[in-house]
Amino acid sequence: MLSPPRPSEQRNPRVSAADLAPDASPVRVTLAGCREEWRWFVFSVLGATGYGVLTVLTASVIGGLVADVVTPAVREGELTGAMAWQVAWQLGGVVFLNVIAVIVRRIAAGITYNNLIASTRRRVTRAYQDLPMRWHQVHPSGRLLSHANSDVETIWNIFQPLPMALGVAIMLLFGFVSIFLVDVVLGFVALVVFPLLIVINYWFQIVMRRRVEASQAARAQVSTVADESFDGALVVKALGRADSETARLTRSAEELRDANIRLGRTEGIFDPMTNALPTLGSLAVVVVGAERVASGSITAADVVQVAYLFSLLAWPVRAFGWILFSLPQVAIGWKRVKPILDDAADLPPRRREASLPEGPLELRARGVSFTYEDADAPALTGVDLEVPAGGSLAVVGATGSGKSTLAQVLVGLTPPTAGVVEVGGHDIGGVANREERVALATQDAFVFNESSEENVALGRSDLGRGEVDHALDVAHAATFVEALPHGRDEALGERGSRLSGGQRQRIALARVIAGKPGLVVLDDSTSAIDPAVEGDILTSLRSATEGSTTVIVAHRRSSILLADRVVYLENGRVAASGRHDELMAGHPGYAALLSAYEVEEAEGAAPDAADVNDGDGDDADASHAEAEGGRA
Ligand SMILES: Nc1ncnc2c1ncn2[C@@H]1O[C@H](COP(=O)(O)OP(=O)(O)OP(=O)(O)O)[C@@H](O)[C@H]1O
Repeated sequence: MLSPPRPSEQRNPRVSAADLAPDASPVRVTLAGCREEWRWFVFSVLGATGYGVLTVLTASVIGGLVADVVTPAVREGELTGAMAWQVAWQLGGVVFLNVIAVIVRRIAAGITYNNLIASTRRRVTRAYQDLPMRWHQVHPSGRLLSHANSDVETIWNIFQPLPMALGVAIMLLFGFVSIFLVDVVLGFVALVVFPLLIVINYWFQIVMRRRVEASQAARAQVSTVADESFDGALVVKALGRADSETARLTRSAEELRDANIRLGRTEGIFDPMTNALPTLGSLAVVVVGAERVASGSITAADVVQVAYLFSLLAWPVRAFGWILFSLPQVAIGWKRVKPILDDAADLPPRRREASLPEGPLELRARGVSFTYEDADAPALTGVDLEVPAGGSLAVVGATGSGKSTLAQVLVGLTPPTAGVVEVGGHDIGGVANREERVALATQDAFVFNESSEENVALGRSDLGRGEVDHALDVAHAATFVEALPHGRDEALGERGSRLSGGQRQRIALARVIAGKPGLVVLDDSTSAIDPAVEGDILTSLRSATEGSTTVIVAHRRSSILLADRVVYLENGRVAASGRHDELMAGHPGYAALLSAYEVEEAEGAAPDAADVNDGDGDDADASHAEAEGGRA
């Protein structure tokens, strides 16, 4: 259950919070945070200690100055320059040092807090990268966003008041010692008041834990619904579903509001109680102190001094309140974030040792099956296929027949539940340079809000400008990119919103071309491109990528004809394979599907298996029934 450690963690396995279980106590998580950022944390505690000591010292200095300077000056009716200097340098010196201590505390605490957030966020986002598509398919992206943002911050928020609280703890200690030195009975009054405060804080911690948990869950829900809603804005608007979508968002926003109101109400009850307790303590000091003065045990000045110390301690007590408020949040944030790190750590160790060579790669799938989590029927069953190096294969099938699933399995993004995919003679799961040598382009071409150059290179520093430009040319993207006001340097908008669907697909194809992969899988990635241009791009793609092996998931006859061979899928099984003309002549289901595509292409919808019930009625009907069952 350990997360993959960073090199520094390997040297000292105790430094990381990642070893703790999701239900680890908040104190343990906090201590792990202290260890992880111990250098800056020590600085912040030194600053806080300085602040605590110097604040108490300020009181003594003021007392000393009143006795040594102010009282003689008042008595003699004159304040000499030397006296004024003494006040200035003593008081100014202590205040100056206190300011330095506060600056050190704040800066070091800020760095500790932000470093912890950054390292945990790095681990979470790394886990997102490592976790397979299967995992992502069952975790909504809005929720993942909320885990990486607010939940990570929730874990470490305690580090904002923590150094301060440690500093005031020292103040508190000094205060207690001073009170006991003045009078033991009044010291016992303090010993009753402050534990009482701790009991109330403990009760608060228990109540708050539930409230904070509910609020965090409601926040994550709002984030999930909002993310989905913004993503589907076009559909919502086009179908006039704005009202129902607003109602859905309103519902989760109201749940968040209610959860936060409950949270605020509890906090509202707690706050006056912590404020009132030290005041009640001061009252107790006055009452008990009056008795002690009457019995001659202490002087009135002693009572005033202790009452003053009680008021000094009132503020530190609030700082402990913040700490106790943050403690339940630590546990809640950790409980939400740690399972993600564990999911990534529980992945079987990658034995990615094989290295794929340059040039086209042979592709072979043997007995490949795949079943989605929670699905009743497998999406792929016993798929066998073979594409020689430099060859091409079209994958054809009705909606839901398993084409996209097969595409993801072939490129190694989704490990098969049975069988094996071999690329260049190696099991794709064991290939170290898979990302460089194998590429997938999908119908939903994702474009980042960066320049076209950056979108094509996608962080690959080995790609020169010339290679990027060439890829844009081959993908027929150069013309529209040049037409942008700042040409190739122009940002393409969020998710490529400044481009049409076909233009986005061309950028995505340029990305594939620039990488010169040995195996390219195109999952309907040219669907929005004009058929004539598509043919041109695919032909250029094969020569531009030095004849890489190509798998094309295609609907159009023109795209299918570009491939050497065709695999026809029905309900996740290979129903037929061979050359296009062989399948047209020998498999009525295939021929019917292609005609149905051509009829329906104008309407922009892919046909279902039922639509291709032509000449092979029983087979198609059975397929449809199975497909319906499989998708249930
Ligand atoms: N994330 C998922 N969870 C559960 N089942 C899924 C998931 N994705 C796809 N499926 C199911 O797996 C089967 C194959 O889906 P797949 O997307 O591979 O079909 P496809 O042939 O690519 O369809 P299309 O042509 O519509 O893109 C379908 O029955 C589908 O409902």
